[in-house]
Amino acid sequence: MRPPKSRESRKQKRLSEVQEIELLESWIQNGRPESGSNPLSLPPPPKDAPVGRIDDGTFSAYAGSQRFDQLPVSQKTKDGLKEAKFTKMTEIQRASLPHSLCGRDILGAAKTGSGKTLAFIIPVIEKLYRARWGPEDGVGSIIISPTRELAAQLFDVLKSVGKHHNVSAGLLIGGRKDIDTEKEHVNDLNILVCTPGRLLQHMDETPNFDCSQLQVLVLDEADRILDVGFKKALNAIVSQLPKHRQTFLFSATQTKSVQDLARLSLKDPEYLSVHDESVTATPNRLHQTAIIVPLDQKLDMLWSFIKSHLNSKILVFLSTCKQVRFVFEAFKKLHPGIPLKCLHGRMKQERRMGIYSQFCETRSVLFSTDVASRGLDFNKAVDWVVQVDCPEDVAAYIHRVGRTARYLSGGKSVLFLMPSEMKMLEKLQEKKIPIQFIKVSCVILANTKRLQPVSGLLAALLAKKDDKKEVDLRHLAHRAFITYLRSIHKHRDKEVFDVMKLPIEEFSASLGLPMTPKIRFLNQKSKGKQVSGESSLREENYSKENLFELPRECPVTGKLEEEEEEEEEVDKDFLSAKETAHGGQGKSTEIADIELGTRILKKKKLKINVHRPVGTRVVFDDEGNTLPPLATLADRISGDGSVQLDEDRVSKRYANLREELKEEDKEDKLLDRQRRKEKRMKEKMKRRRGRKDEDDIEGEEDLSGSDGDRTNKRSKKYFDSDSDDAESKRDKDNSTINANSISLKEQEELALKLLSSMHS
Ligand SMILES: Nc1ncnc2c1ncn2[C@@H]1O[C@H](COP(=O)(O)OP(=O)(O)OP(=O)(O)O)[C@@H](O)[C@H]1O
Repeated sequence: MRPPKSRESRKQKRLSEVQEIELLESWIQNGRPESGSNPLSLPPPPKDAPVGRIDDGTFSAYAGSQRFDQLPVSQKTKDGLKEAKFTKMTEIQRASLPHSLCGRDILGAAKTGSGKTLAFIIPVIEKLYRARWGPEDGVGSIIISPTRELAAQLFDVLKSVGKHHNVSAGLLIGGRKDIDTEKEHVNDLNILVCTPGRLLQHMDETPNFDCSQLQVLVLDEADRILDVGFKKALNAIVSQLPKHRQTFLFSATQTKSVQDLARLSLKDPEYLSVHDESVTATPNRLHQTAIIVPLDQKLDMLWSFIKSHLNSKILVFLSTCKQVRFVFEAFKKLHPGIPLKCLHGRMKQERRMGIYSQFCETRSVLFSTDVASRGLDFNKAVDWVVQVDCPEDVAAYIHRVGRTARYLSGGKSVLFLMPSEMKMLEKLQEKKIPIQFIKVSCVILANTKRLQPVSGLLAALLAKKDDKKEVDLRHLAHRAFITYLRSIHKHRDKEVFDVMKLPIEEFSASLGLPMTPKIRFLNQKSKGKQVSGESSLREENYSKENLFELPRECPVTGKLEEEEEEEEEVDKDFLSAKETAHGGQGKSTEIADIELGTRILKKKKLKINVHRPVGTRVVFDDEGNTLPPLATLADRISGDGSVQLDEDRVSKRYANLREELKEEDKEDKLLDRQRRKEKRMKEKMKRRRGRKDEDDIEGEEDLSGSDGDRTNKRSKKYFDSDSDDAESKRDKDNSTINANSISLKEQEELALKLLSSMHS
């Protein structure tokens, strides 16, 4: 917005703005649609009917209108929309805008690519405009997106539609280096477009960050943000926002959970699901197919597909970032004849944005994790969405295929299903997804008409001597192999995802690996089950000692393998949430080790806590195995597991621990007394001042909060943070120590019990 030239013109502008706002307010109040009604069912106004205030002093109806210029929105917004070539509204816009403009909360659901973004961007801009919000008023609106790329895209739409307005807006997403600069400016921004993590970071770290005047909160991809993966962050965010605000939730797969809505304090939201009656849950112009592809033929099929669609723009979904990297690097070396790109959450943000923009502009193949599955609107239409790995559920499928066939354009998708995943096809069909099951045909392999095996070429690539400067393909293949199997293993939906049904050796060979990598994972339940195919999975008994082996370092990255695995988990922006929700990674999962040679220790398990009480150190025996803490009390542990205790050592240890506890107890009491004293003092001061100062109250809350933390930390001190098992055992251990009166014999029995349980 250009600054006005003179004081007079500024005044003039202000006056006309005030008049416009008054008119808009009256128009909106006058034509409010009935709460609970769907404006789509209203007849459209006659073509040449007057818009706005009519001569007789009434206003034109805006519920039911079909064009943006028939809505009670400011001229600046209308200009922005016109310049961006938005004239006719889509169904979700027609249904929701009349409600949202008059201040109601919205739960909006519509198919992918149907224009939900404008359905919330317009009322956000208008609300602040009508409130005459200016830079000095602080944060007036927050738009939250689950991914950085989507946030950036929403920000672009906001900039283009709101370009004539005088509000300030900022994009706050992770992975950017300029957080300090951001902190300096964030308090001057009126509209924040952000990811949950970055917003929370500002809430926690930016001095005077203030959202107390927030007018509108928007959750795009709401079901995803309300998912368990973002639960903590979102709760923390919402707790810092005023309850009196307008809230919009939009998604193609909307939540209807009352709990979710309660979390956000929605007030009688308008539920506008415009495609509920539609025969299909996906865009009508989307042609969807599924084919059976055994695991070991997926890359052959993908390669053949790419080779026969060299003039298309193709988006390929794989489960993990290591797969994405491997397939991208390997195929790149094989020069398919079309530019290849990859996108995943482990990439640096700048590169991620670069790749995203490049893919918008050029015909190419983009290999991606689910980080690109939601909301992204790749500028020039994507021709094909290829799901090499099965989506985790129906919603994930809908969002993935929704990257093509957007707005009025058409698109095609193909889903590779392994024979063991056929149940997914039923699930999709049950949810109104018109997916056609086909045999590999000319539809998929248009020109070549036959599969071009690629595993031989990959094997040759992997066999090449490592060049230090080049990517270590063998290592990538190895990681791709393991992370894929683990992702299958972690799925709760065993009807579809069953790792025990996979041809492991063939899969390994298909990646070009000379030998089946040795992995460790899996579920005790699977013990004794036959893995289909000539699997080399050798199940070993779960033994505690395995957990204490040193991690192996990756020759390429120099990172511990387990470190890389942990990073991999971080990468899965999308999967992790649901996995956790389904108990995939939870403590309850019965994870044992199938161990195939490379025995890797979870890095966490090796962390040495220097504050650990005496006697709880991890002790290594002569062979480098570690012993559980109580074993240090034993004289000897014989091969059959029977233990002989050194009585002196046992009683000395318990005496020490008793002493320590007493000391800690004294400290606790002292601190508690001190805290109460401080509290009393504060209350006294407050009474004296004769008023309750809010800051004081906060201070007290802080005080008690930090006290709670202190207690937590203190109690943690007793536990071995390395493992939950160890934690609960040590917990028992401590409770035993507290019982001062037990005899040496009892102590001995207890110690023996603990030892044998640790070794079993
Ligand atoms: N009224 C309109 N007129 C013309 N084009 C529009 C209109 N509304 C939206 N579009 C275009 O339609 C495309 C999809 O819009 P948008 O990204 O908002 O879809 P969406 O419903 O949010 O999809 P998703 O569920 O995948 O997030 C965009 O390219 C956008 O510019």
